[in-house]
Amino acid sequence: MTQASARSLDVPADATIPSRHPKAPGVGERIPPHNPACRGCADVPGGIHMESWVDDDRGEGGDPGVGVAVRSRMAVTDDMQGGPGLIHGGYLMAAFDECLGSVAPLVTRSCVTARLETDFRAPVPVGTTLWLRARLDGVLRRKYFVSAEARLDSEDGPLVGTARALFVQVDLQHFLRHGRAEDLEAIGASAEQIRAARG
Ligand SMILES: CCCCCCCCCCCCCCCC(=O)SCCNC(=O)CCNC(=O)[C@H](O)C(C)(C)COP(=O)(O)OP(=O)(O)OC[C@H]1O[C@@H](n2cnc3c(N)ncnc32)[C@H](O)[C@@H]1OP(=O)(O)O
Repeated sequence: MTQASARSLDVPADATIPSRHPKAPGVGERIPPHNPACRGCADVPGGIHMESWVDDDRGEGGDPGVGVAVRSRMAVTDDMQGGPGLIHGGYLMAAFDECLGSVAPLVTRSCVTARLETDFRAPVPVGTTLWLRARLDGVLRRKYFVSAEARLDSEDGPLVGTARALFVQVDLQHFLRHGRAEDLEAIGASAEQIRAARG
């Protein structure tokens, strides 16, 4: 296998699609913030205030509830402006990252974005609402392949962007080792845990 194909976002032929974890929220339920300080999903100043729900992705002829998908909504506010009256592309990518990043935790423990590819299909005016939908396309070892689309003002509104991403499953040590200590302690990690993770 070449290096290029090993790191491709194409779903490998031997990938599987597991069901949602039994303790994950059910279809239609709101997905809670994964961190109270997250600028993606928590209600904090400077965030994009994304709201997400578990969606039903039955696939073609699939069993109800077996698929894993997320629906998200984000208001496109003045402070997201790039071009005059238009969203900055980085905010659209942040929206995709947040929506796509909510998919794998419905199946497994924490995952982080390893690769994210975005196609900007049409300009997004400020003052509108973005509706996103992401689904799990396949899992291979620690790799979660996901894809998403973004539509304007309603779930079946004009398509303004599409994205594919790879999320890699990590354990708590990832955060304990790399996160700022005061933020880890704010969510309950002890100084001893943080020291131990850092050797
Ligand atoms: C008390 C504590 C509480 C904590 C509570 C946590 C709460 C839960 C928070 C969740 C938060 C989410 C928030 C939203 C999503 C973000 O925004 S996450 C932030 C942005 N992302 C990052 O910071 C990730 C930075 N990168 C890394 O840490 C590491 O590169 C990674 C991604 C973990 C991979 O490193 P690694 O674990 O050493 O894995 P590695 O063996 O290199 O790769 C594994 C596989 O993935 C493939 N791969 C790796 N990188 C790539 C790539 N870029 N392209 C293609 N393939 C790749 C490898 O080829 C390999 O494939 P196989 O050999 O299995 O075929």
